[in-house]
Amino acid sequence: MSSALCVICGAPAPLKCSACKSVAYCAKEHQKQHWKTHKTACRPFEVDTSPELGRHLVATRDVAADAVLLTEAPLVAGPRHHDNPRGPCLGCLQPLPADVAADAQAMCPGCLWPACSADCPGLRDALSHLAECRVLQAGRHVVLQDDLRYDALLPLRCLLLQKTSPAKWRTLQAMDANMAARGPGTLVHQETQDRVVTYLRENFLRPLSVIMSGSRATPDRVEGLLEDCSESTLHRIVGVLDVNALEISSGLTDISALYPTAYLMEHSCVPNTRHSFTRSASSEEHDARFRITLRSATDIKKGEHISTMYTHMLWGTMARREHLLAVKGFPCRCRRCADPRELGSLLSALRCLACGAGNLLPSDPLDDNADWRCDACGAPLAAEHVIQVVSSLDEQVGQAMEGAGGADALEGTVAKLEKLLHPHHYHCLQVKHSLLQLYGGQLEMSRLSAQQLQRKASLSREVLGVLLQLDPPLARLQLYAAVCLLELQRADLEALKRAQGEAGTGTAANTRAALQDMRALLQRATHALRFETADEGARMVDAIKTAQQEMEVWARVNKVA
Ligand SMILES: C[S@@+](CC[C@H](N)C(=O)[O-])C[C@H]1O[C@@H](n2cnc3c(N)ncnc32)[C@H](O)[C@@H]1O
Repeated sequence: MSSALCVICGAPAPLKCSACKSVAYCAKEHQKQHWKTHKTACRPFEVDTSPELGRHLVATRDVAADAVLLTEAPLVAGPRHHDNPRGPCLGCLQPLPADVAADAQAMCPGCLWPACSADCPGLRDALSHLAECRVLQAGRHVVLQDDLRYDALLPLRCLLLQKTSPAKWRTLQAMDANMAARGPGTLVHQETQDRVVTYLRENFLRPLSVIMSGSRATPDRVEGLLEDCSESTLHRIVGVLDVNALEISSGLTDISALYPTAYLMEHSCVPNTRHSFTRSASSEEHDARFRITLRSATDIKKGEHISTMYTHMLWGTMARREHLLAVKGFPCRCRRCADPRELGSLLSALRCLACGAGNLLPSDPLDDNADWRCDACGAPLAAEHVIQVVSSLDEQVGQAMEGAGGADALEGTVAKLEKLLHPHHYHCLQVKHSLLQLYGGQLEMSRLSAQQLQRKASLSREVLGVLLQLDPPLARLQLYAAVCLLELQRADLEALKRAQGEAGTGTAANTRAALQDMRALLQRATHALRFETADEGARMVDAIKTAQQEMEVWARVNKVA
């Protein structure tokens, strides 16, 4: 018999909410009575466990696309895992103003770390900066030495949950850290030791411990503040962050955060959810900052797993699986990883140099050592050789993208890549996505040759087509897709203007139809960004509005509206 108690009267409760299974009732009447309050908390999923996935989320009812599955505040948020010499402000986690000279930089009056302003309300927030400020004050020399390691601050904030919120600390401790792969002797252990553990313990925790307990001082605990700051606890915290933290791109700084429920989502390279975050600047209230809203990206049937993507959707299968194994500790076996053609996109395909006609694809994408084979002539190529080719081209792509060679140089890179790779290989797509913006961007639209204009349009269509194969609901690639849609509209409008300028070309009906097609492109771009809250998304929405206005003005002036 169930030992649950009725949430209304406390009597033994044989009934459970069938949707979330998280509340119990003695009888139907009490369930009905509770629905008014429960309906906002009732989530359409439950936590299940399996040997392969550990804990994961399963839908408890059918959910239509775009439904809100969950919204919650982070347990903890802070600067992301890399050195960031310019901030963010430790109060609000917003970028520091870029136009302020280093010696005029505002700072936190307590610890002297840079801040957007000495009055930033977040600096006085007990749940974020205030506790850490006390620790940072014990090591003011790091400010004098300009040794500000922002990437050690999120682990410190996690450590301080012991004091600031024991309940959150318990939730964090229940998270997986993949410690089996992070033991002494591993590279990640050494890096964590230098980057976080020694930095925090020697600069801050040891001096603070001396202040608090004098001769009995040890950096393993700080009297009255932190029970456990041992090396092993700090290593585990960094492991928890690597495995579970979500990345938030917020303006110019990148932030990571841990969420109490969202972290339970499993990974899939074809995820069925999307998420967005409240913009940090929009609220001073701690709980409203960086709230996550998780939505269904597709219809989800009762019993289906709820998934997100832990890695980059525009990486090929080998690169995604390598990253997932190294950082998250599992070999992905999702339907995209198992498909040699990656959902028809051919994102990892090489050209077959033996027959010159086919594509080289992995014979078993779930086995890193399996040969690759041509889909036309069957010729094999060792996986090792594929890795060599792809990583040497990776370097060339990096150099080409950083170089200032402009469109001609990038066209040269594409031509070289396409000798060895399928035109939709992710290296080619990356360069093409830049190129389609260079035409009509750095290279002014009105100066493009007819051929360049056509190239802009065809690149936009080509890249968009692959994005939609990989991510039909645009759950992750919405910004990339919106760029393609916008640039296609801009190219089409320029072509239309040129055709109008040439006497006798095109009828009014054709022009109207072309304008309708362009409106549809911009509508699709706007729709793709409907849940975007990041600054990049907002800038893109503005660019789409500007393009829309320009088009409508042109249509009115030319009397074809
Ligand atoms: C963010 S946690 C998710 C919650 C975790 N399952 C737990 O019980 O704490 C990520 C970990 O879940 C497991 N996991 C997630 N997605 C997986 C997948 N597609 N295949 C295998 N393991 C997966 C891996 O152990 C991974 O390191």
